[in-house]
Amino acid sequence: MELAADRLRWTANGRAVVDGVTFTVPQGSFTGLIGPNGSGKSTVLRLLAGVRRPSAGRALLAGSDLRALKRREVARRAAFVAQETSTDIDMTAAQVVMLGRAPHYGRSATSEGDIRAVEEAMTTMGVRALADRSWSTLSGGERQRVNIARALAQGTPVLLLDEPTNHLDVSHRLDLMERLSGSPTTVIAALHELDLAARYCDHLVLLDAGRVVASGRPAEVLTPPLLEQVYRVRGTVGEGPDGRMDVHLAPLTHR
Ligand SMILES: Nc1ncnc2c1ncn2[C@@H]1O[C@H](COP(=O)(O)OP(=O)(O)OP(=O)(O)O)[C@@H](O)[C@H]1O
Repeated sequence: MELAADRLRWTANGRAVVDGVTFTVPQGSFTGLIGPNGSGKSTVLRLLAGVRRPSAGRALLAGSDLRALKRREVARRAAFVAQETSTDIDMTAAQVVMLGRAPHYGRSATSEGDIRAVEEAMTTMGVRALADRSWSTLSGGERQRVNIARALAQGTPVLLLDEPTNHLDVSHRLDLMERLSGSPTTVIAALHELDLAARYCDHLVLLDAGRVVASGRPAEVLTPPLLEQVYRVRGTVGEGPDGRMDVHLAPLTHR
């Protein structure tokens, strides 16, 4: 299922936080949303997830304006993992993952299918052993993996992830990125690690000050001039030993 931003604008206190943001996340692709702190990544994801309403422009899910869809219809098509989660939820990890099934079971009891989906998602994210643990006792990385399991259990054709590698150790980071890049699901993720974005994403959208400054294949977006212009860093881009794209970053040196 395709996802698209069409001239999205969102203002706060009279200031445009994102403005004129247009891009398409093709069906089945893994698109990385990159840009410095405060460039508008979370805001764009929230607009695309229907958590925020645009001041102008449209968020499109399979060509339909999100505003024309009911909440439940959106939740059956797209799952969203926000950047920050509350720590004081009085639930077990398994109950949190079961929340992902709510758009499917509605008011009726959970089915065998719901239980199976929860178990599968927890296995995928390596958190089955934490099923009965209280959410508030989980570590940051455990909580992040449980939260992603909740989104997977939702069983949607589209996933929107805000910094999904946050708190994850290096092996869980690589494992998650491998899974996302190999999955048929349409994925858009806000990412800070440009090396992971370069290696695993099919497309990148680079934001700066609420606007798209570049979009396309990683090699088209992660160019030394753009890295210097947007991030104020020196980037060296090449091919790694495994044939995938490699990015090395260093501070700008004064000449
Ligand atoms: N509700 C709000 N009211 C006022 N300003 C806001 C609001 N939400 C976001 N902003 C501002 O909009 C800008 C973009 O924020 P956003 O969280 O989308 O950026 P981001 O690219 O996700 O940043 P980060 O990499 O730090 O997570 C920031 O300057 C932020 O302070």
